[in-house]
Amino acid sequence: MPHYADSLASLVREHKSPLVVGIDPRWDQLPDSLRQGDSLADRAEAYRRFSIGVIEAVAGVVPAVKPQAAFFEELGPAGMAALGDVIARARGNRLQVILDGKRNDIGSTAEAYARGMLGEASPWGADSVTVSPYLGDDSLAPFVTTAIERDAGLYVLVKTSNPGGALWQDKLIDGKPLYRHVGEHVEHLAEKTAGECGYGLVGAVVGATYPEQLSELRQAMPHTWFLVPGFGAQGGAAADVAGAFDASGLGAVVNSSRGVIFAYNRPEYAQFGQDRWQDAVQQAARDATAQLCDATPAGAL
Ligand SMILES: O=C(O)c1cc(=O)[nH]c(=O)n1[C@@H]1O[C@H](COP(=O)(O)O)[C@@H](O)[C@H]1O
Repeated sequence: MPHYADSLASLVREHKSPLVVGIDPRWDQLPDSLRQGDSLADRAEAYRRFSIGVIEAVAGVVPAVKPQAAFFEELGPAGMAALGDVIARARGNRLQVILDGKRNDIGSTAEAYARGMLGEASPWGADSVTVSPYLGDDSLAPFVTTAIERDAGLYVLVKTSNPGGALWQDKLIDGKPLYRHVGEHVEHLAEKTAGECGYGLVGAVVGATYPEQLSELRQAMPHTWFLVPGFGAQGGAAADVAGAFDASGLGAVVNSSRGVIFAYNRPEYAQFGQDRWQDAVQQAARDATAQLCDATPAGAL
């Protein structure tokens, strides 16, 4: 496989879009036409059809999608089967897949997570995964080893988008907030695994809801590709994520889930109606892309 960050950089350039569409299906917000029955199997089938509909709407428009495992796991085995189909369909449509599971555990168990989610024989086949750093460097090591073996990607939680994240992430340790310590470790791993584009296989999650810290981390972590959630439904605006990009418009992909996949429920896209929900999704992805491109240095993308 080509180096993860190099292929992400070339997809961002090709589509002129740093937008990641988050696939976070929620039963209550699905188009009525997909809500048939109510068993776990019915819901899983609806999530499968909805997610594939989203993929078909945004393929060729954005470089990547981020299925959120939580919504599929919630439905048990049928949900997991749907998640597998969604990942395969996304990859078949030349979309990079960030599998959002935020996993980790002690090193020996992390090895199983890393093999299962990212390894050569992974039944999921994602291009990258999200992981938590709080069990220490030995817990990240199996993911890093597996990512290097497969040229796959990792996004380590550094500064999350939620308000409660500050409780521990902003705690000062030796005069620096904890997220800066985590950021230094991630940057070290990123530098060691850098590809031709200058960015490493190991990336960082940094929320759009903390624009100052986002800019500060961009300066401090020059080899680290950022996954920036919190744009759209959580209140982050395009101006807030401007500091995430480097001078050539690379270095970050920005996620929007609800704001894009449920666009047909937003007043701005009411003209599409439920019947044309996929057109609303595509238009929302195009609009978010345009806003993000305006936030990159002039003419960069
Ligand atoms: O890792 C993530 O993607 C993530 C990290 C974070 O700090 N904040 C955050 O919102 N996320 C995820 O990004 C998505 C945001 O969804 P929306 O708020 O609907 O755009 C959800 O799947 C969250 O789980």
